[in-house]
Amino acid sequence: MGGIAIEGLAKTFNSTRVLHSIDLRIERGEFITLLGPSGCGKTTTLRCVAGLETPSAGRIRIGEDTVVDSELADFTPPHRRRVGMVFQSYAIWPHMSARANVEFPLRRRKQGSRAEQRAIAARALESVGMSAYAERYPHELSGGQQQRIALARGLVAAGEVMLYDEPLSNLDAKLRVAMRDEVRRLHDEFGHTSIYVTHDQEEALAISDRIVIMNAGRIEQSGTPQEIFDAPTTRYVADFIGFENILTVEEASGGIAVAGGIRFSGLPDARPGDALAFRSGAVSPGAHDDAAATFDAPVAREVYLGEDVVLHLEVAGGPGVVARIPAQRRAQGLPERFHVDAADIAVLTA
Ligand SMILES: Nc1ncnc2c1ncn2[C@@H]1O[C@H](COP(=O)(O)OP(=O)(O)OP(=O)(O)O)[C@@H](O)[C@H]1O
Repeated sequence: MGGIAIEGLAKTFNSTRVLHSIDLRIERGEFITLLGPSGCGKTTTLRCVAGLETPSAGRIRIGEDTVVDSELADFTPPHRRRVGMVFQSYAIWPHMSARANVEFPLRRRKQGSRAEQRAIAARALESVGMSAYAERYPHELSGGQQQRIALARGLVAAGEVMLYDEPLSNLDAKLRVAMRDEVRRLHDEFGHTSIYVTHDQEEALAISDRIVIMNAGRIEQSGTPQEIFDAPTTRYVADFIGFENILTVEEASGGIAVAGGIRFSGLPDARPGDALAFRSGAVSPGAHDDAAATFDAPVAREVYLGEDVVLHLEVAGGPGVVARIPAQRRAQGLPERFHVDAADIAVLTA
């Protein structure tokens, strides 16, 4: 079977429910990301898989093994689950060399001979480009290098499963991008099944096979990065993933919908109470014959962002619309008319 199965996972801290019956299946070899704002329960879910937290209800299977089943009071301790875990805070031992840190999970498990442990650790250090630093202690390493050591230690601890809890949050922007590519490369190279926690949507889009968006202890939507980015199904996801325009449908019939004071056509699925969501970049200057909506709107405020300019448009009978147009286009004068194509609109059911 392989992979990870989470069934009916619930967790209560001091009578506050932070996870409500999470069901999630992660295929063998899949890289999934739990994405959501602070406090939505991502870390708690991950810690339940790792065995660092005991669920209040539910069952978790890793590969063929049921590692926790609250009904049967079954609980496999963390070091027996054969998962590698990488934390935001690195969590490597300050009194051990890089090599000793990486060997630690093998020694603790008494896995293999000393020579075998050395060979496995050496391979992991090489995979993360840290062979030359093996004898150094954590205080002699930069933050990025320490995180590579933590990554190498995770790799040797992992049977098949790697768990990442915001592992790149302490690194500067450039290093984050380089390291996230590396995390994904290692996942593919080692053939792991990975769960990655972040609140950074770009990181989630870049690294994942599938993104699971969480909201207040529940799964709100799950899909490929492209599905999540292009086709959110709820207001919460649309808002979180950066759809600046979310307009409530006031009237709808025969494919025509009125939302935010604008008349849209070609939207047969829209019903009153639904919302139409589109990104600021989907609002283009000028009219277009095939557009779902063309409207005139004065600019109330503009924000210069270098390549683009963000325009806040006033629309009578609605909350307004945010447009993002190239700065070059703006330089030709403020547009007065705008359009949105149907292909760029997600209809969010009420
Ligand atoms: N040990 C604990 N005792 C009490 N409450 C806790 C404990 N751990 C987590 N919580 C609460 O559970 C909720 C979910 O926390 P969790 O850390 O899973 O969220 P998260 O989505 O990972 O957030 P973040 O991105 O900030 O880490 C929060 O409201 C948090 O305060």
